[in-house]
Amino acid sequence: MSGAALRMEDVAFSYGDMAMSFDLAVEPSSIVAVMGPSGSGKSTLLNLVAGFETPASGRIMIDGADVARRAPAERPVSMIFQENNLFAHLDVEKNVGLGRSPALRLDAPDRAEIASALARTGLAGKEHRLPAELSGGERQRVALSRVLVRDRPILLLDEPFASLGPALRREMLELVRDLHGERGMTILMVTHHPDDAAALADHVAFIEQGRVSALAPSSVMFSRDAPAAFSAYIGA
Ligand SMILES: Nc1ncnc2c1ncn2[C@@H]1O[C@H](COP(=O)(O)OP(=O)(O)OP(=O)(O)O)[C@@H](O)[C@H]1O
Repeated sequence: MSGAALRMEDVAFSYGDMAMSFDLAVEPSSIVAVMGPSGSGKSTLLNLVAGFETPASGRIMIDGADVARRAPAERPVSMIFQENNLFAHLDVEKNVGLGRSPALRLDAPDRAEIASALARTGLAGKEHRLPAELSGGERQRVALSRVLVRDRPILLLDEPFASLGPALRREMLELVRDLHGERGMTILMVTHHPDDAAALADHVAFIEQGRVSALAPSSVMFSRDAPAAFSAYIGA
């Protein structure tokens, strides 16, 4: 895996009278924190990239190809949500295996890949547990293991650690940072925590009222030179 470039060009989408239009350019292998007020469109932006929503117009370019009208499975993208990433009736190994084969037809190399992903995320020995038999942090480790075996160049994280306590959240962010160091995938991460963004992201995209109102290096966004609206939003 390595990172892909992502460009959203005039990507229009509405929910009722909430009209959104996104423009965004992300360098390959960078980590972008997607921040902004509740209801500003952060999850919608990620859903458009993943293909869970289809824009009315505009282009979503991934490594130069427009994917805006492709089905989610045909996009070079993985996404992790705050919860419900796993199938409750499938054990850990099968939940991860879905990243390899949606029909769970797994050959020996697939099984070796799954075992190695589970070892990497600290889940060795828990292969046959059901999601209900895991902690919240372990369930997100399963989701990260599936990302590893899926091996897509763009990873979308929609507040995946928001319901975990502070220490565990930090530990999970460190795991993401390490996996990024090993694989180099391009990451867009929605977060409400400035500390998480400053620790992990090289850029911050600030979303306001259905638009990317600012995109700048974290070093700028968390300095006196940040746009005033962003500083006000984070309370700086
Ligand atoms: N399925 C839906 N049907 C109708 N409106 C929706 C739907 N999902 C979101 N919206 C509306 O679209 C706008 C953007 O929502 P979105 O979830 O993208 O915001 P967000 O920035 O991720 O918010 P939060 O930080 O609260 O998760 C909001 O006004 C929301 O009410």
